[in-house]
Amino acid sequence: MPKVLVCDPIDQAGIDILSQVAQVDVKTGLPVEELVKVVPEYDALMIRSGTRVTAEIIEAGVQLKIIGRAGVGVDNVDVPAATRKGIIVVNSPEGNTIAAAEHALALMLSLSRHIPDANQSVKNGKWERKKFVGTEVYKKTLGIVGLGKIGSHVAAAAKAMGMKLIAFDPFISAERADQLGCRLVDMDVLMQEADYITLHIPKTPETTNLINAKSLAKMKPTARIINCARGGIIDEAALAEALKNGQIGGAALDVYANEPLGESPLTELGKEAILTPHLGASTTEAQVNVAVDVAEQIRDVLLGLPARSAVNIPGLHPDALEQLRPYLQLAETLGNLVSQLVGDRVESLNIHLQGELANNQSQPIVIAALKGLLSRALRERVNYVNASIEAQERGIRVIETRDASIRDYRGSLLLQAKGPSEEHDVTGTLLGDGEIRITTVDGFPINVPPNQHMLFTRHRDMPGIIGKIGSLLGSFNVNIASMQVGRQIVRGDAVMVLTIDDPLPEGILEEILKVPGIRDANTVML
Ligand SMILES: NC(=O)c1ccc[n+]([C@@H]2O[C@H](COP(=O)([O-])OP(=O)(O)OC[C@H]3O[C@@H](n4cnc5c(N)ncnc54)[C@H](O)[C@@H]3O)[C@@H](O)[C@H]2O)c1
Ligand SMILES: O=C(O)[C@H](O)COP(=O)(O)O
Repeated sequence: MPKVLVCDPIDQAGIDILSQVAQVDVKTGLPVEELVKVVPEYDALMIRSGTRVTAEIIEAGVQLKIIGRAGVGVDNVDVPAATRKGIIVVNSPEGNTIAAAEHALALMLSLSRHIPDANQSVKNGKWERKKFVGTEVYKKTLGIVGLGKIGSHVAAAAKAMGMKLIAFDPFISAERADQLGCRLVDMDVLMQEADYITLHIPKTPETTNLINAKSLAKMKPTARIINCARGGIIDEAALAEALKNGQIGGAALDVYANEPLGESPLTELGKEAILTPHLGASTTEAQVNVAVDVAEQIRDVLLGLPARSAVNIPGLHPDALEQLRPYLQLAETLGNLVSQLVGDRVESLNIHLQGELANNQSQPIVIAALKGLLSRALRERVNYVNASIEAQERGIRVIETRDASIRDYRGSLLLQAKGPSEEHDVTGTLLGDGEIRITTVDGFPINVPPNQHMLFTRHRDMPGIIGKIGSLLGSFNVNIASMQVGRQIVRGDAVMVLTIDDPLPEGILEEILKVPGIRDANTVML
């Protein structure tokens, strides 16, 4: 049974899903050196933001197949190191969107009405109504930095509260911003015009210290800033200074450059600063969402199925993935088959998406074909994560074409592989029930399902040849499950495809090649 290590507090709903297919150990708060020691025995890790999965941990994780982040941000995982080792990294891109957006809004309103300090004052036995006079957000300008999932939800709610919206996000269109009721502006204008600024961007080299002494100096003296995205986007020392000097009106932070925050000039500030301990995703609903979302993906990957939100393989919407899943299996099977027919190193692979398949997103299909192609050499070392890199490193030329007009089947996939001495092609399709059919081999029409053990021959179409192969296999005690011949012209060249119950015994292939009229023979294991 595979083993999953849960390193951070995860909702029980996720653990229940994992327990159906794996032994689940929950060990939270392990220091790095401890994690390095225990990780070799695990097939999967499940984490939140509390665990840093370093290159050292990934290197030690010799069995690791997947790292599941029950949340959005994967900045605590060394994703390039995981990719190099073929480890899938998955997250839950939408599970805590609402929770984070609502937390940002809660912080904005708390800043406006001094709620945390007012609460503390009453609890201290005081009644300081004058001290806590607030301001309204109605008709104020909210500057949203990052109009993605969370930023968009914040925009919708703020609009409903009567706020004017401006946004900075170089990666979204003016139409999208328009739909959300936002005016797109550049960062300088946003800093100058906004009464409230809320950050909803990832932490990247470009966004690190995006808010610094220089940009804070552009804010109105009454303006307030909220960071519920990632620590390090705001220069904390510069922010503390701006708040202390009354240069800006206030700040509310949920995330910090170093977590837990510990000693910081921010903790010495008064009601102008509100600090929460990374609570954006901490709602009952979000925790169930992310735990279930990520546990299901870990379960699927451990069962050999693709993950729907992998960050280091092409992302596909779950519905699109569901639709494509049988085609990925088809591509992988054909890739594996054609590589065995070539027998040698494959130098180039042409991938033709035909019929309705031509209208699909091709990247996952290409990756699946490469995974199948390389599985002969790399076995379980190759997967959806590293197949492209491995193919590139082996110098395999990959060409992709599509032709929606080919209508032999609803959708079919043709792979043509070229090695130093041989060239082969195979086509396959899916039947209505999703079953795979191999429909051509080297251009000859056939109709066979893939089988674990198969024999392919190329021969001259002449009387007696099929019988001879049948008797030869019989004399070696090989049971034939099915046999088919594909030919284009009578007494011309033909292919024969046999599915057999067991692997071919040693020496039989040489005997087959001696049969008059047989030009070539290959055994294939799928
Ligand atoms: N505090 C929490 O507990 C919590 C919870 C969930 C998410 N988050 C964080 O919130 C952030 C946003 O999450 P999301 O789900 O909305 O992500 P998202 O990917 O849906 O949106 C991010 C947006 O930022 C934009 N962007 C990227 N680089 C930018 C740049 N340099 N300048 C301006 N815009 C830029 C992108 O175009 C995108 O629209 C992430 O950092 C995530 O980790 C925090
Ligand atoms: O990126 C995220 O999803 C949030 O920062 C939440 O982090 P958490 O799972 O540690 O609460």
